[in-house]
Amino acid sequence: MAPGAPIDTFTTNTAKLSAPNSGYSKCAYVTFLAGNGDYWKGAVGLAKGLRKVKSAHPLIVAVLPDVPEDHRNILRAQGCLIREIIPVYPPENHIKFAMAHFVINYSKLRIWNFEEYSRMIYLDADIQVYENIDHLFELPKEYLYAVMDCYCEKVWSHSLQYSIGYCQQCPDRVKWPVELGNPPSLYFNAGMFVFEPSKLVCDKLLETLQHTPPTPFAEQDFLNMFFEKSYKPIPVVYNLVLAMLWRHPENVELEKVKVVHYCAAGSKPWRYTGQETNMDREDIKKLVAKWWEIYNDESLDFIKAEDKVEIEVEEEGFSKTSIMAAMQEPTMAYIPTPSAA
Ligand SMILES: O=c1ccn([C@@H]2O[C@H](COP(=O)(O)OP(=O)(O)O[C@H]3O[C@H](CO)[C@H](O)[C@H](O)[C@H]3O)[C@@H](O)[C@H]2O)c(=O)[nH]1
Ligand SMILES: O[C@H]1[C@H](O)[C@@H](O)[C@H](O)[C@@H](O)[C@H]1O
Repeated sequence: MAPGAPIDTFTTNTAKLSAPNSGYSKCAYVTFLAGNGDYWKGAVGLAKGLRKVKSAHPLIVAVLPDVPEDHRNILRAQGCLIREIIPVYPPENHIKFAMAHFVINYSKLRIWNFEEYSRMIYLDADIQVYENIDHLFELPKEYLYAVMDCYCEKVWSHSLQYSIGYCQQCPDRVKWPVELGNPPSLYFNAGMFVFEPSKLVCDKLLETLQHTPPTPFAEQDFLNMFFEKSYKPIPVVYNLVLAMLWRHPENVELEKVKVVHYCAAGSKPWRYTGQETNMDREDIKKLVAKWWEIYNDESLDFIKAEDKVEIEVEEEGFSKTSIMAAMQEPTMAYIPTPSAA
């Protein structure tokens, strides 16, 4: 099968995806929050978005110790369940190596410990859910499900894929050169994935990390290596990485998209200025406005305005998390992406 081709039953046909599979007694969404910056706004938006689409499951926020109490309270007031996690410090060579702002994301690995849930859907705080995706909890067991990434943006310039113009989203445009052997394994964006918590797997992840070569996309590269054999792609509608809009418009039907990932540079709605590359596009402006509509909709608040005790939040903007600040700055250039990338 061509590397970019959809895998077996996973089509954009929701009816197929929602075929009851059972066995998952307790499901939840989970996001990750670090530092005293402004990502809490994304988590608030996400909590309200999930409420708008009437999800039947709670949103757990896995927070690092450096998330201030006032941010936690805002999230509690939005109905989120706060779970503090211990930071994951990767080996020192990773800290020097991964893109600096991604190092903190290794801590995400701790969500595999949340064994009180039989199945979870992880969503980055810069993701918004525009249609109910609860049916993903029913996907067949024992796989990790996520959406395939795109290699066309400059952040991928360290990779062989980028340098030859190959992308798994359109594997026929520039074919993988035969002399390089098999094309790379399918690679997912780790901003959204469906998984089964297991302490055993968590321990294995943390242990494996200790002897895994460092890579630029931190835990995303690592998870791709770890789950290489059990990864199943799901349609792009479940995690639209915005660059898909200008890199692979033929693969996107925007009106069908259920989950938008505001990960392109300059696209975080709460920081959006429209000035960065590609950010003045009409589709982007609409998606940013759509996010704000939910964020500002008081009817979606868990605790309604009249019952609210005023919570003061100091505007600190985007700041390095204090945990990251304690880590060493990267000192060397990127190495090639892992074999799975
Ligand atoms: O200071 C921070 C940085 C990150 N985050 C959390 O970590 C998530 C991921 O960070 P980014 O949004 O900066 O990452 P991107 O979406 O740009 O990058 C992608 O690559 C990353 C590699 O580390 C992760 O895999 C991430 O999930 C994936 O979407 C955020 O959404 C947020 O939930 C914070 O809370 N505070
Ligand atoms: O996997 C990466 C990562 O998520 C980056 O943050 C994003 O900007 C890229 O588009 C994506 O390919």
